[in-house]
Amino acid sequence: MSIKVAIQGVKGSFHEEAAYKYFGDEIETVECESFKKTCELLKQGKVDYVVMAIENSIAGSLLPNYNLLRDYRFPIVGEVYLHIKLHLMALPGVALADIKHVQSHPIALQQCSDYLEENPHLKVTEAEDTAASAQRVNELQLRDTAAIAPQLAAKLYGLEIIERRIETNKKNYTRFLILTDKPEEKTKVNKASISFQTGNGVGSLSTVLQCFAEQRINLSKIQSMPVLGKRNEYDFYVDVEWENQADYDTAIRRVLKHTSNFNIMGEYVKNDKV
Ligand SMILES: O=C(O)C(=O)C[C@]1(C(=O)O)C=C[C@@H](O)C=C1
Repeated sequence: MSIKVAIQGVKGSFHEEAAYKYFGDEIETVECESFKKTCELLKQGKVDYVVMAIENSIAGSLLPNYNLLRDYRFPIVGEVYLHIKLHLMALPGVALADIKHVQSHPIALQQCSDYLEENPHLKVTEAEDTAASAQRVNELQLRDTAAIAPQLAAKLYGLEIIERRIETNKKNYTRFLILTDKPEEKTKVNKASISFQTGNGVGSLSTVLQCFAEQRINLSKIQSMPVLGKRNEYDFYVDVEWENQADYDTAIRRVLKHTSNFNIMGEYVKNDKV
């Protein structure tokens, strides 16, 4: 039986591409209309893993997903990066001059802002995800509408690419997390995602970060989210990387003394190849 992986969006979306990149082609992807739905399916045991976008190099962090990580507390067992390449696609035989409307995911539209500004006659509509817009163009046989989506979506929904690589910044990357509720023991981990709170006092966060620096632990990301109902209090989410496991263990022991609600959300193998 193949591994089931919940993705936000429909087949052909970047989430599906990320799932294939991490697990290989032999998996079964399960389409979900929201990130919350992906977590619900994992909670109900209907899937084995969730693939969840957490940050894009242009649009920044997907903040609501930090709340899902906090609420569901599924261990993070891996990560995968994708180079986001966006194409304008339409039904076969449709020419650029025939197109009056463009649909895509809001983040993808934002990533193509220069192209859309250069083509002000194109009326823009937001869709649930990139691939869903390609699917709609096909299902409704829209001859005046193009989708902005990945190549995989063009193939799946029988569309032709009219303009390639229309994203404004070609260095466009999204990081995805891999979540499961049945983590396996990994022997050679070198990265962790951690959350904690500190008091609202002089130097309280810097004391924590100093514990990592002193042990030569590299901080690759830090994100704060307000603690619900508590003014000026924050949950801090940090990603750290290390070469020597003992350095990491020492740093964690020290950090524990200066934090509350400390949680190791996951320890995994760094995988930042694109
Ligand atoms: O629309 C898709 O294809 C998605 O997988 C969603 C999503 C996102 O959530 O940011 C994923 C990567 C890209 O940055 C744009 C959109």
